[in-house]
Amino acid sequence: MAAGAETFSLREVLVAFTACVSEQREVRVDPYLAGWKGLVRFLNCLGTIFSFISKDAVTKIEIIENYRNSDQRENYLTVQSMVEYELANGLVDLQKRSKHPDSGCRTFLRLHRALHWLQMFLEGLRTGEDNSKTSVICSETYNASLANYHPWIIRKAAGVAFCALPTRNTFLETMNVGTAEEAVAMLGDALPYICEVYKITEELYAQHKLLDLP
Ligand SMILES: CCCCCCCC/C=C\CCCCCCCC(=O)N[C@@H](COP(=O)(O)O)[C@H](O)/C=C/CCCCCCCCCCCCC
Repeated sequence: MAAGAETFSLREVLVAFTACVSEQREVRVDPYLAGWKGLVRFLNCLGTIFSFISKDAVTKIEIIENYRNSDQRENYLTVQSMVEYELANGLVDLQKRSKHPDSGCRTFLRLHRALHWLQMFLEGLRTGEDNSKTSVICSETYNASLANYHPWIIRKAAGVAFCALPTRNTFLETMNVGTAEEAVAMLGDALPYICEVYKITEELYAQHKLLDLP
């Protein structure tokens, strides 16, 4: 495990995702990005072999953060307001990337797909046997989700990187919430919130036919 693992806290990441859904069932962008930033910190601790993954995640987080720091920041407060604003103003490339290659909607969609993987991966970790291999949980959940959107070369590189993952219990213990059992309990508490964020976003994107944005 590379230096910096001590700065990662599973609790902080999960708290961020639990704060995402508003009373009106809207998905708040800031805690969503905070959750991903915490995950990227964790990924960076796993070694340089994961750099190509964390760089892509950081690029996408920064694109959306830039919208949140622009004079249109209020329109990017929630995923719902972002979708409404960008669609109403023709800011989304619907068929092919051209005039708006980095719209908030297409960028958020990439993180949303990754959230589906995360949800499955954490569930796999939570329910796995003590001695199960994180690399296997990771590749099975990746192949069942995110891999469907990635070209061969990315799938291959991801598969190689997964082999560097530590065992399940070492992995759980590096989450800085106590024993592996305590980490499992925390995952059990937090997963319903992550699932809810995923479900609300999926429904919103489906409703606006945005699930295949180029
Ligand atoms: C609670 C702690 C335990 C879980 C720790 C998980 C840490 C994961 C942290 C970050 C995950 C990275 C999310 C990656 C977002 C990828 C978005 C994407 O699909 N990008 C591709 C498409 O983008 P465009 O070209 O259309 O702009 C892009 O091509 C991808 C490039 C990089 C490869 C992405 C591979 C993703 C593998 C899944 C993550 C594995 C992490 C394993 C560590 C446990």
